[in-house]
Amino acid sequence: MGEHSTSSTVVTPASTPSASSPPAEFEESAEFFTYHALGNDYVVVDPRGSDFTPGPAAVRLLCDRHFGVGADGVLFGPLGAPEAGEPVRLRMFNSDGTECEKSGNGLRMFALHLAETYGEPWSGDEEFPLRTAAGDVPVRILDLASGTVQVGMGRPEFGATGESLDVGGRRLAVTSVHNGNPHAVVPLAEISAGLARELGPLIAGHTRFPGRTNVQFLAIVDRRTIAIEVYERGAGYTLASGSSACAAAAAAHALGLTGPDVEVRMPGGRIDVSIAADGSVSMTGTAERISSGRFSPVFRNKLETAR
Ligand SMILES: N[C@@H](CCC[C@H](N)C(=O)O)C(=O)O
Repeated sequence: MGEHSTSSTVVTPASTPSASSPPAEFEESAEFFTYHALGNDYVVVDPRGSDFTPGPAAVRLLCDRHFGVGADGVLFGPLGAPEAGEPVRLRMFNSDGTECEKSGNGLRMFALHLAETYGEPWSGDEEFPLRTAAGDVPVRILDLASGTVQVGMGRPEFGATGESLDVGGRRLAVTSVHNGNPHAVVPLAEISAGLARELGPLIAGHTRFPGRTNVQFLAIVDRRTIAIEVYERGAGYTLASGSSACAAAAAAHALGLTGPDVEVRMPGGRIDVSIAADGSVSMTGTAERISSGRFSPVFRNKLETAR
């Protein structure tokens, strides 16, 4: 799986994903779906079940854990014209309403959404592309029953390696990685959720990163295993992040701390990351549908008028 590439095995459906495959009755009337990938949760707003287009304020309301559905972000799709042979497009949003280029967990959840909602060809075991703001990303459902999906995350670009930053009274060595979205990887002897919550926002919003950044606190377990705690740009502390797992694995490998195949442990679960000889990264992990439903008329009106 190469960067922003599609391969000869890519499936692009000749017709609109059909509701004749496996959708259950309740799914046919669903306006939204909720998914999680290792505890990183998203609301899928599917325009084929709803004419609602989420703007930033509506995304914030949807993601609100007290006044909305509650999530780390929103996935909006399928968009585009798959019936005309184009890859399915999706837009991805953080819980603060900002749109992000790419979410690794989001891609696994969305691939599963296509397979579970529309069936073939999405539910088969062939690779297909998803079009994101960061380019086309190849995905493959390895096992539908367990929700196991492989994603080609491309060849990351490295910025400064081990750059010294003074943050929260500590001097940290930060390695910048871009794999569609920006990451700052901080290797440490010990990591914790508390540390990520405390230092994460200071690094994410540091003047060194004018466009803000996702932050990974990285501990090396052994040459085949790393652990990370994640503070996401636009979403805060999360239990897992796919693009973060890939960025941290790429940084650990580039720093000579691990081999090319690593298990990335996060509080929400594990992702397996492989780095090919040409530097391109692929990840494998699970995702799961939690629910599908309809907005109440009152809430729907709030979403439509959210400013
Ligand atoms: N949870 C995601 C990352 C989502 C995007 C990120 N917060 C950003 O703004 O770049 C993942 O699994 O990759």
